[in-house]
Amino acid sequence: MNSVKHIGDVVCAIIERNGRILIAQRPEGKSLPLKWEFPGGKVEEGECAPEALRRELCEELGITVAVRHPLTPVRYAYESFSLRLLPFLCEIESGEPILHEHCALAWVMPEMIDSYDFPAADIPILAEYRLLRSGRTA
Ligand SMILES: Nc1nc2c([nH]c(=O)n2[C@H]2C[C@H](O)[C@@H](COP(=O)(O)OP(=O)(O)OP(=O)(O)O)O2)c(=O)[nH]1
Repeated sequence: MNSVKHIGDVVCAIIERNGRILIAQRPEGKSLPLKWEFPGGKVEEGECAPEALRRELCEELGITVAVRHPLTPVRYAYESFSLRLLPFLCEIESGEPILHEHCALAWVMPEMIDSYDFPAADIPILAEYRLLRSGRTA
């Protein structure tokens, strides 16, 4: 039997500003080192997903966000753990992102996002985001 540890729900934010999306690079010492991700983190007990996302973005980047549209949750099993990733479109309400926990931040053009090395769990999210955008610009 495959008994990888399930880490539960992880929330992540797709933040757009001036036509670009904010992505962050994971530090070397944590899981999925140096992968680029949408900022966020684990939902703690007693929290709802938007609440967890606002807390994580405040801790990680020093910003407050309005949590808007949810995208489709993704379940994924890596070799050593599994998770459910809950993405949300968000908007910065206040603050300018600063590095607290990541090793780099980048504001990228949506059409460039596929050139960054994202964790496998994010691949369906990138695809859904691409579809949403194409609907917006059609
Ligand atoms: N934030 C975020 N995490 C992601 C994404 N894709 C993906 O597989 N993950 C994984 C990486 C981590 O293993 C897990 C999030 O856990 P974490 O360790 O970064 O979160 P945390 O800040 O709550 O953790 P901790 O250091 O307090 O334990 O989800 C993504 O797009 N964004």
